Amino acid sequence: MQLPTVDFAEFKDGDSKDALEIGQKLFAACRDVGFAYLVNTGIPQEQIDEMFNWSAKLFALPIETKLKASHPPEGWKHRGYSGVGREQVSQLVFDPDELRAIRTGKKILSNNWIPDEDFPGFQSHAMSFYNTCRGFQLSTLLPALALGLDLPKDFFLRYHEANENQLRLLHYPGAPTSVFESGEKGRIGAHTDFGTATLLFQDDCGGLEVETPSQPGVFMPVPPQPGTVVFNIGDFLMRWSNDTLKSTLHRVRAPPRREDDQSDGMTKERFSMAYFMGADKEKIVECLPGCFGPKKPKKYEPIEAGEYINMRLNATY
Ligand SMILES: O=C(O)CCC(=O)C(=O)O
Ligand SMILES: [Fe+2]
Repeated sequence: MQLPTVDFAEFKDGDSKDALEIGQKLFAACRDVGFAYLVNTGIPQEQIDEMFNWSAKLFALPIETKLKASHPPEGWKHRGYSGVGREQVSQLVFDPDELRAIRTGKKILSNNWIPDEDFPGFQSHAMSFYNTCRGFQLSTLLPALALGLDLPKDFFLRYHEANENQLRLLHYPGAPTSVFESGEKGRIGAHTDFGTATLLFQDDCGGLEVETPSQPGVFMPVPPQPGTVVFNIGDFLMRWSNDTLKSTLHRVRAPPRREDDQSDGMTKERFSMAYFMGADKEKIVECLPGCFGPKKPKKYEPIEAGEYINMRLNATY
């Protein structure tokens, strides 16, 4: 089985019959698999490639420099650099809190940036990539999802005004293949994402796997496909949709060995970048219209988005 592909080429301003069909296709993918390859998102490939280059430069910095942006110990302060699981993966997480601080008039939480003099240019490029992802989210993705659910195309926008999103840059170091085969090292264990939805950019390493909907416990490979962005639903949207849309388990393993393997028993490093979309903290969400009825009672109480996310963050980090 392969992930469905959703092509946004004809989505434009979201008012045509083509746009409605794209929305319906996205909806079907979210309902049946919870994951899709997106094509023609309008996110320029050069900008993606450039961000991967910045990410490679970031993780190649001396550890002392990276630790200038180190991740605070509290789970809810989900920002900055950290090595996880004895350096099986390291990451840098940030969000646009500078923008948010201006909007709300108070600074809630600060990003931990590596000082610009230690890594000139990174911050502005990272923010510009973040903003490109956000542009696609607001102009195309959320409207398409709304159309697919038979809702007005701006339905999700008023729940996603405050920039509660994060960009997570990930680096999985290379290592002898034997350490992966023996189980001594892994990459990322099976998990679901917990916000609204995620865009996942992966390099050409491979290793991403998604649980097959019809066969719990069986994972299918989601190999890198040039020109695509991987998309998935998070637990918050699953709950909001009364479990109509699926937040599917996924994980990263060492990629399968290829026939033409020239790697001398080494598994190469992997870079990926996840853009997590989150709803405005103070907004209360109730079961989406159309996702309940006499045969499908509401399973969940209304909840404030921030309360749900905090509960999840504190439980898992
Ligand atoms: O590295 C990957 O491709 C997976 C990352 C992921 O699933 C996550 O950050 O939630
Ligand atoms: Fe994930």
